[in-house]
Amino acid sequence: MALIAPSLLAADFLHLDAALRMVNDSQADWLHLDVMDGRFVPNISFGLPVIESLRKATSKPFDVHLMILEPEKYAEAFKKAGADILTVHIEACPHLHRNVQQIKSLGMKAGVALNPHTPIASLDNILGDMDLVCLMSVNPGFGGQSFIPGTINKIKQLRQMIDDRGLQVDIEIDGGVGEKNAAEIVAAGATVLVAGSSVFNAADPLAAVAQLKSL
Ligand SMILES: O=C(CO)[C@@H](O)[C@H](O)COP(=O)(O)O
Repeated sequence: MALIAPSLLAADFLHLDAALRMVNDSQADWLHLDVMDGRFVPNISFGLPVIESLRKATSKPFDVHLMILEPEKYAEAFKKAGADILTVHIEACPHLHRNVQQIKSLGMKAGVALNPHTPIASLDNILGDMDLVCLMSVNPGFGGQSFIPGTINKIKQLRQMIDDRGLQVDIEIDGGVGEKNAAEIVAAGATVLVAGSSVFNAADPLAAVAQLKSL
């Protein structure tokens, strides 16, 4: 059974309190929070003050996905704002090992995200140091995009690499995930499903989370 992390990016920002109530009432395991800087990705979302406020309204673990350059400048601030898992992009981190160590030394779980074009082999020398790999199944920056089918093969490759080394690293899939493809994604080896539009745009978001959870 995979962990389910609704992505707040797809919520109605005028009613974040209602979105948080839904997440609290649901079977969601984590809340996924997408932070964008308009530099690493061509969009700007929300940042530290919003996350700090959200922290007061839920005890669900915060899975913070930094789509930003120079994430090391902000890691401590995200810890203070309430992040439990902090994920940085491999493409934004020339000193990735240092980034991962920093996140762990601050008491958070460390995640590394890969854009769709980035090969699994790029994790070869660092896989054992991280808690989570986030495979982007869309090009990052926007919600509501279609799942890139080639991601399934990447999940299988990563699952093999993790199992061959006897590691406990979560495989999180982010982008275009919903009831139509979730079973295939989990069967390929994913352990965490990020779901934005398929949850928040559903007629019944609680049922949408429950369905993903039931896989
Ligand atoms: O990181 C991102 C987008 O950059 C994702 O977390 C999306 O927010 C997922 O949204 P859906 O594709 O599920 O609508």
